[in-house]
Amino acid sequence: MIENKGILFVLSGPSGVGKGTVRKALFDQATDLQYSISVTTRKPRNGEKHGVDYFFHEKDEVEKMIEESKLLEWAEYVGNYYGTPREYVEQTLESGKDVFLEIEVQGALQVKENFPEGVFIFLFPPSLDELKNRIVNRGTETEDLVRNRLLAAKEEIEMMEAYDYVVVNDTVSHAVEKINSIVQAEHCKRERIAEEYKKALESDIE
Ligand SMILES: Nc1ncnc2c1ncn2[C@@H]1O[C@H](COP(=O)(O)OP(=O)(O)OP(=O)(O)O)[C@@H](O)[C@H]1O
Ligand SMILES: Nc1nc2c(ncn2[C@@H]2O[C@H](COP(=O)(O)O)[C@@H](O)[C@H]2O)c(=O)[nH]1
Repeated sequence: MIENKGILFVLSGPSGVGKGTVRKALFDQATDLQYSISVTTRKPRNGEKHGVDYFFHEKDEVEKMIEESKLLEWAEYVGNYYGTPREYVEQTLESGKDVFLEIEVQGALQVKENFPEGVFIFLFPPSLDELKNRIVNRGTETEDLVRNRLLAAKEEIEMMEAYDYVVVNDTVSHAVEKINSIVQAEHCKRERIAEEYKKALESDIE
């Protein structure tokens, strides 16, 4: 039987590289991708809304979700929990729709263990200096948190080898264009596989 499941796309990369910015620009265009909203124990930043940017929860609530295996992956990142609701991802893929996750590196590696058929995209900064500028200029972190995020970034960049694609975020529009090309290419790849499978089945029948 040819499966018609959706494809799981995972966008990841170091803090401040522009994952959130690129993801929002991608979803501002017409897209067939379904964004999976994460849970977090981080407090909302100005303008962030529950159920839109994140599901904001208390620490004990997220710990319960972890215990009950309700998260497909989770990570403790710079003092807060972040995680992907399992049910939404599994049901959406099952219904044939593609799911898009925007998560940090530890979580992406966990997803890769459970969904090796997923498509893993690493967003890379034009330079480390530019990465620092982006975190500092965003103005959402204290000096200490900027330092922690930069330290985490160095370790995260070492994990780049585990990804299927690397996209340099020089300009947001370039990065979005490249991600759209990856999505199209992955669909073509699966259509080719399905076509070959169909041919093999037909030749069995003859
Ligand atoms: N291509 C770009 N050129 C210039 N600035 C950018 C670009 N992409 C993102 N930025 C800026 O860099 C800062 C960090 O971006 P963003 O918050 O999207 O990063 P992130 O990877 O999601 O970070 P975190 O992992 O910490 O959530 C923001 O101020 C954003 O406006
Ligand atoms: N492992 C996971 N990481 C996640 C998830 N949702 C978001 N993130 C990543 O956390 C950091 C920090 O995010 P911020 O909003 O506090 O700046 C960033 O790299 C996000 O991509 C998740 O569900 N799992």
